[in-house]
Amino acid sequence: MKHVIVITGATGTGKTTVSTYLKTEYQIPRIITHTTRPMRPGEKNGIDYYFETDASFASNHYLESVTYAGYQYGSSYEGLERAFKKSDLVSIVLDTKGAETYFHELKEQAFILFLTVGKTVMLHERLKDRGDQLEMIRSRIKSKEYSRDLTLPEDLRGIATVIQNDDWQQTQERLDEIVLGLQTSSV
Ligand SMILES: Nc1ncnc2c1ncn2[C@@H]1O[C@H](COP(=O)(O)OP(=O)(O)OP(=O)(O)O)[C@@H](O)[C@H]1O
Ligand SMILES: Nc1nc2c(ncn2[C@@H]2O[C@H](COP(=O)(O)O)[C@@H](O)[C@H]2O)c(=O)[nH]1
Repeated sequence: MKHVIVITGATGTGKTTVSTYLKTEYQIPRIITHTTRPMRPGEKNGIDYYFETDASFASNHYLESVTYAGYQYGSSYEGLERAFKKSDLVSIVLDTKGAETYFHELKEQAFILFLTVGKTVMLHERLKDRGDQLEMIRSRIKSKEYSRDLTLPEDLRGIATVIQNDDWQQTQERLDEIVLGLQTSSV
């Protein structure tokens, strides 16, 4: 069976880092989503996101879309199909609202991975170290989406696999176990 590893959790918990590890280590492609937020230094259109204007964002057809900290984000069926053409195991990085939608739409095809950290103060530090602008960090940390995504939504409890991503070495070991399990279950 084809599976999507849905990587979710609060900003800075390491979702993109996990998705990059899955791609580099296991050739698991990431579904590229769409956003209206400005590019961060080093980001590339079509690689990190499809960067959209409000008008171009509205012209796409989405499986799900959300507003996160004032910007729009959305993922399409076409993106999912494109990734499934490359591999039976793919990943996507979503906020918790998107993760809930994926779980309800894709059912057992969605493997939900919820990332946390031991101390939320670490998130601010990580965003600063990533090079995010201070103003952007402040408005993000004040957003209701930030507070919401710190906690696993009720309907994903007992469903999601939770990783506390404090120690990258330990996280890698958990990811290796998870990928092995998914690869074994799909043969
Ligand atoms: N275990 C870890 N220990 C220390 N730093 C980490 C760890 N995991 C990720 N990071 C770093 O934290 C920063 C944020 O990680 P990342 O961009 O993957 O988070 P994210 O959850 O995708 O954030 P956002 O939702 O804002 O896009 C990056 O600079 C990354 O290198
Ligand atoms: N529900 C969706 N959430 C998405 C999508 N693409 C990204 N995201 C999530 O948005 C926030 C902010 O992302 P950032 O890159 O600006 O830091 C984060 O939680 C992402 O996981 C999407 O298509 N749908």
